[in-house]
Amino acid sequence: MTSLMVKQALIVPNTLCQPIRKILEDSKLTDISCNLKDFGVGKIAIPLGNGTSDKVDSLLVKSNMICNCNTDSINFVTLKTLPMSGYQIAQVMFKAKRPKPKTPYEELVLSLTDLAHKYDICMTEELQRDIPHHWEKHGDLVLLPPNCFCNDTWKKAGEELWSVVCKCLHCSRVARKDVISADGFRTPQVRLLYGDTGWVEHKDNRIRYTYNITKCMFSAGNVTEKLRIAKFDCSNETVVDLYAGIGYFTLPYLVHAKARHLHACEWNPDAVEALKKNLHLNGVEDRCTVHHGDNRKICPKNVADRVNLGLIPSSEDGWPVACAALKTTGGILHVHYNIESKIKQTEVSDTNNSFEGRGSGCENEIIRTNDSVSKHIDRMKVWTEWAEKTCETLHKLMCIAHSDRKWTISVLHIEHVKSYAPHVDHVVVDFKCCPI
Ligand SMILES: C[S@+](CC[C@H](N)C(=O)[O-])C[C@H]1O[C@@H](n2cnc3c(N)ncnc32)[C@H](O)[C@@H]1O
Repeated sequence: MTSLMVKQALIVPNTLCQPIRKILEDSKLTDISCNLKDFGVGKIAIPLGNGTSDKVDSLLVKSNMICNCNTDSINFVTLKTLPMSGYQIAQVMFKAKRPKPKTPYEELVLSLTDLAHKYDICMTEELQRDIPHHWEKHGDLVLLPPNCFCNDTWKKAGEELWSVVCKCLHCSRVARKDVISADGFRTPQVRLLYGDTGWVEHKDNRIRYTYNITKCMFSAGNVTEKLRIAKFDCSNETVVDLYAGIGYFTLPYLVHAKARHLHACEWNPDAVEALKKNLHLNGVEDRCTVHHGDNRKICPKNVADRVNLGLIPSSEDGWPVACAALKTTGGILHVHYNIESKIKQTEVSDTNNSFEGRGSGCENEIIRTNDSVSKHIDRMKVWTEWAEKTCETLHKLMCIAHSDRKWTISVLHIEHVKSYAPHVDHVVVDFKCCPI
């Protein structure tokens, strides 16, 4: 809301306004909370600080700014004429300057307060709480958190609400998040509030990803794992991605790790649509076969040197499928899992949490290679125990899937991706499956 206030002002001809204002401002004699007022007849009012008129008078004389203008035709209350310089001091109604917002949130609050004023909406505390403090930017689309702009009062402003939001947040589309649904597709439940399409594009480590934000999720938290994959050399390998989604891991395997061929399994039709677009956008579709359906039914067998199982909280349903997908010469399984540890997460940091392991059969010895790991030993012990136990399970599954051979399963590496929740870590364990 713009407030009005009555102030003492110096009346000057507009040809001299800028030099006089500069002289007064340099000596801190103006009131900077108000804008200048233009009377539209060649005269401008410069707001003055309280009790400054004597200083203004002597400063103007010192600066050779003597008045020779006439202000008779202007309708304001003249208080006095300055005795030495001859300028008039008058009482003028000024618009207070809008405070300069320091953050995008402040900008949003100020602009919405103006909007509320325009539509006769009372900006109550409740309404202020409905304004989001944070949001995600996806190109020209802003994704708001849940529970904002839910108050029906905003409806009075109609579509103008969203144009104000777009102007403040420098975007042209607005969507709002809800919780990720527990359905197998991990549907994000995002609602488009303003704009005509939910398709967005991300660039990540020189890979382009496009997807419909209202239908698929983008796992920004998996970035460490995507970077790790990008460093693999898979140029002589066939890879299976059991939970391909829009291609979070499929694309780094193809673009950076240069997989010779990749089989991507995905059952969500919206994710498959985005995956196909992404393969095309990155020019790798000729090295990828997309298998649309439940991986337990459609995943090819006996083809892979490496299988990626990127599903959390657990990819356990896919372990028998992954074992069957490996060639009879064996290979590597990258198993994602949310491991719960009973120790307090606040006592540990999340950096450099990867370490190498070695094992034979199901008796694995884990060797720590990173000094910082010693600080996190309790949590890592839990991950190691889980990995060792899983070796036994995978051993059984490999013996079922490839019954003509005997197998050893060992832990090659444990990678901490992120803390998922208090006491829960998303880790990736690399298991090597070798025929004896
Ligand atoms: C890629 S997202 C997970 C990405 C990331 N690892 C995360 O957890 O945030 C998992 C994908 O697997 C798909 N999916 C889950 N179970 C599946 C199954 N049995 N067969 C095929 N796709 C499946 C989901 O539709 C989803 O797109």
